Amino acid sequence: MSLRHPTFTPSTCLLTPHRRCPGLLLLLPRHPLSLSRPASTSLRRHVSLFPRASSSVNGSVLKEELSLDDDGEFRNADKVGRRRWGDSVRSVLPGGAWWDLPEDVDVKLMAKPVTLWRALSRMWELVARDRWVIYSAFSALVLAALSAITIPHYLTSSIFSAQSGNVLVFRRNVYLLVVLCIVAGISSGVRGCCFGIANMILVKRMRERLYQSLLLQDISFFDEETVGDLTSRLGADCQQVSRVIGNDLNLILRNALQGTGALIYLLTLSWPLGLCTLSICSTLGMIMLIYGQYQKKIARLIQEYTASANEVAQETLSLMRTVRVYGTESQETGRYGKWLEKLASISLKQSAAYGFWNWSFNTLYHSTQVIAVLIGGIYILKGRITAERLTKFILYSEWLIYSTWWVGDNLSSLMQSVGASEKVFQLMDLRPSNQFISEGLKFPKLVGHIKFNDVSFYYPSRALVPVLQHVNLTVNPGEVVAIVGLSGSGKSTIVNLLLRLYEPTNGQVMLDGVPLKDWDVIWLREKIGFVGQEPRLFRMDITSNIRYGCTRKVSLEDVEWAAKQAYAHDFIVSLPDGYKTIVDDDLLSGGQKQRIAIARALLRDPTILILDEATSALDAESEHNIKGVLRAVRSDLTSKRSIIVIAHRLSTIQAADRIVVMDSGKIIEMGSHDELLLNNGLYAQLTRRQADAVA
Ligand SMILES: Nc1ncnc2c1ncn2[C@@H]1O[C@H](COP(=O)(O)OP(=O)(O)OP(=O)(O)O)[C@@H](O)[C@H]1O
Repeated sequence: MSLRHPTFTPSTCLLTPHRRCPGLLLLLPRHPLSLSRPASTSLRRHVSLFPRASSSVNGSVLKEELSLDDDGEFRNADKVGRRRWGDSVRSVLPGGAWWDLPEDVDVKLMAKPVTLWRALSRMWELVARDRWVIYSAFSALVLAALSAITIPHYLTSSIFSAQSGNVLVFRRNVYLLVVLCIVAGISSGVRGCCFGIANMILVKRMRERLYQSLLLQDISFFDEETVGDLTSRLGADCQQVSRVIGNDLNLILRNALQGTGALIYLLTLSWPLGLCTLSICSTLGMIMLIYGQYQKKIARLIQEYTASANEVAQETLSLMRTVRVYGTESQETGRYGKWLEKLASISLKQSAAYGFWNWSFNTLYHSTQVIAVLIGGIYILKGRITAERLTKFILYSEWLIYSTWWVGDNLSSLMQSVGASEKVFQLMDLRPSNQFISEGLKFPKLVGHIKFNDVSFYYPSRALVPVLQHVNLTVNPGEVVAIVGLSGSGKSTIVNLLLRLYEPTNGQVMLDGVPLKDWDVIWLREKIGFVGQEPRLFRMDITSNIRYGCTRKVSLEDVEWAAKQAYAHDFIVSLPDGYKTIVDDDLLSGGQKQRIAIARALLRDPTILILDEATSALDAESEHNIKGVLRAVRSDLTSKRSIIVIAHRLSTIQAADRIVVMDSGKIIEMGSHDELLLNNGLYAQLTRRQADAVA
């Protein structure tokens, strides 16, 4: 929108806050009808971006500004303009509206704030096992700080002893100076190294604990959290927190020690001068506390915005084919850019706050020098202090103020890290799923008798939508039961409950007469072979993919046997490296991935086999695979398996012992293929529809 557009007149325009930058006012057209009013040439002078005063939000200023006299000129334009500038200057001063941070950010799950002390004690828990590193680091820190703080004293003394011609004292001072420099150098090195190690330990443990905690959450947790957000916690946030020990604490403690040493020395040199410096440092300290709190809030926002940006990037990159086909690259760039803009705006405030902090420091730093020279000079003139003492004083007051600055600077960084740690600790503290806490039953053998007893269910993320309603179903050992029905009727949900990925809301799922939740879940899942609708492969070789999750000892021959049963052997041996070929989700066709997944399921020698057939274009191939597998499994007389097949191609499951027909979360028909055809219900309808489609 050009601001010089001829239709923008006082009567046709309205000043309104800029959408992304509330500190600015934009001139926008009023009601469309008003565009027909005569244009005022005088307005063009006023058409500009005005910084918005916080007091003008309620519109009072707007009304005043837009009241026109008979000639169409603004009556109060100058006055209002001045007030605007005054208000905008006030808004950017410390405490002004510009510094306000968004409270109603549209980011999920903002963590509860943790105190500095709490964050530090949580970090200590993580590194306590290797406390020797921390102790060594702190010992080296104390030694380095003490030796460094003593150096200016001997430096000054050496110069003044040389000036007074006292060779013995000069020699002793120089000798001590050399020793102190060596000690300070070595202990600084040891300190840096030990803090670095402690840092590494902290990040490693934090990532381990966080990862472990995430992996042990209920599946419903992953329905609500996004991968991009969680990986951001593991990556960027843990890295930010890692600065705490190696950088922030290290520098804060070193400078606090050196500052305290310098202050004591200053007070012994001249207490009035020492108190002056101390008051300046206290002012700096107060500013530092406010600045630190502000930085902590900013860090939390940056962390949330970064996670949200990651979420968008992760989603877009993983759906790149869809994005390319639908040509939504610029739309996706915009979606990502929205978060980058928020990040930029918050970083701008962060940098401005840093600027203010630096400005305060420099002003106060130079004030100490001026005060020291002024008062010290008067003292020298009065003969109450020597030039050597004043020189030492100036050197140590510099130390003190610099140390205060370093403490403040690192305290703000520490606060940022604490801000970043909140969500990390919150996720780390999540209780593992009950399935992993409780000890369940393990029998030497599972028979495979499955019973759904009046089971109703809704997904926790959609608590108001019933997905299964009063489902009663039995699968006998060695029986093949097929589940069919329209898309969304709840077929896969039945399997999800059998795998104990979710717990039924009502009713019970029983296995061999024992409620599913009483079994040891890991042991139970070992007995189930599952092939999902869209099998995913890990980036590893084919053998490892087939062996994935198999706890029994299997040889390469077993892997080949499973691959042959799953009709995968022929295509595997035709690959350049055969079973050693590295594959991942993108390197094989859908049907090939499905066959590898079937081999993976069969290799476990499962008592219960679940095949969830894909609904996509794989159908013809998928049908062929599943029919073949069913034939092979049934003719395998050595083991008796209960099999549940979810099929969309009804021809796949004609040979099943029983077919269960589902509609809107309920079982509406059950029987053999012929019985159901005679019944002339939904199954017969679906079969006819598919036959027509093929014809
Ligand atoms: N994780 C989930 N969170 C919330 N709702 C879900 C979830 N998974 C599935 N649903 C909903 O539950 C209902 C049943 O889904 P389900 O996957 O069991 O159907 P289906 O019969 O297997 O469908 P299809 O044949 O298309 O695979 C659907 O309305 C679906 O939107």
